[in-house]
Amino acid sequence: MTFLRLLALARPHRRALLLLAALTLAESVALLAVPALGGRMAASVLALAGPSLGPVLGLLVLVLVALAVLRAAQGVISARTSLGLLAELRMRVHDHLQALPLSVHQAHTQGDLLALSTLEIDRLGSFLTTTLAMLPAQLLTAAGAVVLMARIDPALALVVPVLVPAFFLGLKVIGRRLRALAIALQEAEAALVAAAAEDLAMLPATKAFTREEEAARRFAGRAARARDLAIRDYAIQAVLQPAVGLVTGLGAVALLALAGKGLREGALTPGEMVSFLLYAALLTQPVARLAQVYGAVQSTRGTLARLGRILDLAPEPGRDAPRRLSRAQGAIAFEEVRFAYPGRDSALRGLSLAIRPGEAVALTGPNGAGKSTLMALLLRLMDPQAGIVRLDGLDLRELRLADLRRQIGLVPQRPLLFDGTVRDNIGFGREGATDAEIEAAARLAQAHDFIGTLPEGYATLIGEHGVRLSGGQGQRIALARALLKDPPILVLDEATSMFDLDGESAFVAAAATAFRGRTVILITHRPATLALADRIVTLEAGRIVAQRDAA
Ligand SMILES: Nc1ncnc2c1ncn2[C@@H]1O[C@H](COP(=O)(O)OP(=O)(O)OP(=O)(O)O)[C@@H](O)[C@H]1O
Repeated sequence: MTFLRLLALARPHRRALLLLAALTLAESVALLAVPALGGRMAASVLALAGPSLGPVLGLLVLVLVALAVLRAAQGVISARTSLGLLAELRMRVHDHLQALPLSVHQAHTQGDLLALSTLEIDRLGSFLTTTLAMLPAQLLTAAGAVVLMARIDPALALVVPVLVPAFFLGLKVIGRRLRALAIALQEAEAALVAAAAEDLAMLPATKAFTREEEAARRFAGRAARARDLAIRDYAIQAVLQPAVGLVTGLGAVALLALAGKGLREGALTPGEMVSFLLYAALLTQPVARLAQVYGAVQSTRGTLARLGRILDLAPEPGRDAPRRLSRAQGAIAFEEVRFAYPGRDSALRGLSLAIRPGEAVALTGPNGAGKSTLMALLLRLMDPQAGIVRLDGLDLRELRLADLRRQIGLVPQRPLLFDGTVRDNIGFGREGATDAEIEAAARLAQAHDFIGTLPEGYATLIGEHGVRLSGGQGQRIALARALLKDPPILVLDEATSMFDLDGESAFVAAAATAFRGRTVILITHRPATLALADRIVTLEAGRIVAQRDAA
């Protein structure tokens, strides 16, 4: 992503930007009027006669009031615009992360993406609201000051345009180092956020294996790297700013000397000299800030590059596919399907399997045989490298992704629960489900009874990832959620692996109701659950090695 692309994002704020440009222009004009008025005032004071001071003073006060009003309006509008832009960018990054294929998420750590959508965007925000918002006014004023100085004394004013390129060249040399440093610093800070996120997620295991010291050491190493890079960054800036200040100061002294000489030789009137020096003072402020602005621009370029790398990744395919499907019959076919995860051996090696509507098929086989991968292909979490997956005879790639996923109720191996109530977690299965429907699903999933023993029943908060539930209870909630969805296809991936024996047999008894009218795929090693299937298919190393109809 470049600054141009950032600007393109600002297109909806065109009107506010135009208004800002007009205010900026007005501010610069007002600011540039001050030295002119100052010069006239000096002229009348020094002449001790001539035009009276009153009107000039009145004008000066008027200009100062106008400046204050313009700056206030500018501040409010620019904050509103840049913060609005920032919020849009935040939402865009969030939505884009949601739309990216799971493979992208698996290629990054969560902390990395977290740092991107928080830390990096905050950095961009401070750049937009401070540096960028002030830059146009300062540049405009500086340019105006040079032009007006040239009108007073072209030869004297030449000193300024000569100094500026030399200045810029120096900054460019230092800027290259500053940019590399800014990128390294941002990466170190992102790594720090990633480590903090992982340490928190790993905490139960860290405690159980008493690895706190190692976690602390690892974190301290990353914190030290971020600190060292930040110190180097600050050190460069700390030297750069006074250096720029010194050069600017020397330039001002030179101008003062030259202007003084001009005055003595009669080339300048006293009023002109005062105006000239006031313009020079107007110039020094933006020039002195140049180093800081340069640093901020370099660091923002790094942020934009990293944001761009993620925003440029293509979202999941099929989101706009034309073929719609309201409710599937539930016929599933895998035809000569091949799939390998990046950098891995094939997980599926030319696998073919046809499942009839309403059939219950159990997939079994050793760990790593490819069962979950096959289900991920059915949900189109990824596409096979060869072969076709069909639903009701349609190639999944033709189907609109959301329509496909609406057909499937998945209970994954590891239930994904969020920090909310039991009711909300089950209700996640279908928008707008009533309490009675949620309770009916919970009964089918053998969850209703244990929910009754929780302190607040269905209103009990279960904590992040359901940490306040047992493993089996979490699974029952996840099963209830999938049943509530009432999908034509149900995929249970080891969904009852943590159920106690009573719970499992109760579910087996309830399964006839839960499975009625649906195609069901059960991934399981448990005999009681296998007994629910019409057919048992055994996978091994990405192939089907045995199939038999259940007795
Ligand atoms: N995200 C991934 N990236 C790389 N390789 C993966 C990924 N997920 C699974 N695999 C690999 O793909 C193969 C098939 O895994 P899969 O999860 O489909 O097996 P499974 O039959 O469901 O096993 P289990 O019975 O343990 O659940 C394994 O060798 C596994 O290591």
